[in-house]
Amino acid sequence: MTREVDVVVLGAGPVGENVADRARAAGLEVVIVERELVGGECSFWACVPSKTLLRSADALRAAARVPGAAGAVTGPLDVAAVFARRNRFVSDWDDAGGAGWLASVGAELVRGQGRLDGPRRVVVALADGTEAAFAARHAVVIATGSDAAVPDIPGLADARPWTSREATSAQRAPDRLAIIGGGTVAVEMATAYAGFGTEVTVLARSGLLGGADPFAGEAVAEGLRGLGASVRLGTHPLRVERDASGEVVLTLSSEESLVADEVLVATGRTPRTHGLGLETVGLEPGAWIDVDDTMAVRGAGHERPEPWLYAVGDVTHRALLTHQGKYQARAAGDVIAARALGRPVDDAPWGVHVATADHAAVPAVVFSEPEVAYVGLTEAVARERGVDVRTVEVGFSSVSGAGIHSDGPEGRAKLIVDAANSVVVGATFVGQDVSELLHAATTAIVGEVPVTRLWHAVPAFPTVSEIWLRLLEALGRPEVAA
Ligand SMILES: Cc1cc2nc3c(=O)[nH]c(=O)nc-3n(C[C@H](O)[C@H](O)[C@H](O)COP(=O)(O)OP(=O)(O)OC[C@H]3O[C@@H](n4cnc5c(N)ncnc54)[C@H](O)[C@@H]3O)c2cc1C
Ligand SMILES: NC(=O)c1ccc[n+]([C@@H]2O[C@H](COP(=O)([O-])OP(=O)(O)OC[C@H]3O[C@@H](n4cnc5c(N)ncnc54)[C@H](O)[C@@H]3O)[C@@H](O)[C@H]2O)c1
Repeated sequence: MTREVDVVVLGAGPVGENVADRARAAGLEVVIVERELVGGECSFWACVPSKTLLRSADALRAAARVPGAAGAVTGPLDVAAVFARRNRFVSDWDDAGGAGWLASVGAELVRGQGRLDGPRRVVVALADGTEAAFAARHAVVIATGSDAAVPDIPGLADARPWTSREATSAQRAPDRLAIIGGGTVAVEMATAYAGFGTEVTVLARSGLLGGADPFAGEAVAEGLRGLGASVRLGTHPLRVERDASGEVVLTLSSEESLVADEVLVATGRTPRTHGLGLETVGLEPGAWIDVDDTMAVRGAGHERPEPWLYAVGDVTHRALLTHQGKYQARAAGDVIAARALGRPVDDAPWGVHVATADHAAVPAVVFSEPEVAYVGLTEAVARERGVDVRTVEVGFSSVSGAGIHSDGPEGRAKLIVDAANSVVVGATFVGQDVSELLHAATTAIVGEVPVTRLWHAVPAFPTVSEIWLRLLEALGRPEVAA
């Protein structure tokens, strides 16, 4: 028997949970389908465990940079305690907390594997072998996320590689870890495991952190080397094999061999859209899902004037970040409710019901050594988009607050300014604790605050935020026309 409900959400990761919450807040009846753990990748195998694995060594390094504190923290990192803290933060991979939260907002959780079965219809394969069928009066939302992509390197799949799941859920650190890839997962896990005393080798086919301004990747390569990791740029494995003794042997493009206890594949993501019944609504199984700015799926054969199929989060490939997926989810949940209840829809750029910031102001923090935080356009992308680019760069050594925060502060900041309109369009910060500087830049970009007005946003003395004043000084004090 098919049950009618207002909205069906496929996937209860952080993003699916938020769509459910917004649609429920408007009074719609919501069923949310989850086949694994409520909270998804982020809570159990990505953001939360990776950041807890990184935090302790980061705190230790920060203390070591402050004389007086440095002498008091002379012991080694307690690696077992770090893993135990991580286990606590992921509730030992139990999702009772997430399931309880869904119940508290009034969303009905159905545990099983969901798939589309034609327009507005969803079938869920339940654990007991039976199926449940739903018809959505207003919307079906795909929030099924992404998996680690494993490239087709000879021998790799048979070598039992780690993906981000094993790297974030391991209960002990291997003696030697080879990492394939130079993106965010690679550098964060290299930072974490190097901090545990593992002999880490990063194999990056080009530079590190390709999506960021190049000086960020260069600083992280140096930072990782400072932690004792080997960073091999312009190198990739030609073949991988796990031998009889359990060791992994990698044959590199440089023709050398590298031996490790584990190999982590950190080469990007692939969408969870196989077996999702996409072909029953005219979409391509296995592909990323294309959406408009209200997160309605393009090409879904919407049979009514109002869209019925939406997608949010990683599965759209717009920005593979939890906070940005949740932002999309707020727009989607609210627009579904507005359309369902016949309320006005605000889908103009920067309106209530659109995810415009996905194109202009996605904040990202890489919790590596050193930390990297960036938002908006890099210089290269700004030039590609035809922006009249002006850039300024300033080192943290010129900021008294940074010097008090830690001796000899390293790292720097860069602003990308649209000179024609005199607004900031991009910012990158590299250095200790720079993540907390990012939101000011995001606000300046989203608010299109004129640079002349930013001179009136005074950073308190002596804080690290005084980097903003140094950046403005580098841009030049506005002059008054004669
Ligand atoms: C190692 C690592 C660290 C990261 N760290 C950060 C970070 O610090 N900050 C940040 O912002 N982002 C981080 N990310 C990215 C972040 O994890 C993702 O952007 C986020 O999890 C996407 O959320 P989602 O809800 O779209 O997908 P997911 O979290 O993948 O959730 C999707 C859910 O859908 C379920 N599902 C899939 N198919 C079906 C089906 N057919 N039926 C029922 N249920 C289904 C899955 O079981 C899952 O629970 C990290 C990623 C990795 C790999
Ligand atoms: N702190 C955070 O917010 C955080 C942390 C981790 C992950 N993430 C998200 O997760 C996503 C996935 O991260 P990721 O590091 O897996 O992907 P990524 O896209 O950031 O990096 C992939 C890396 O793998 C390399 N690569 C790709 N194919 C390869 C191949 N065949 N052989 C060798 N190298 C290859 C690329 O050159 C690149 O260096 C990111 O886009 C990011 O948004 C975010």
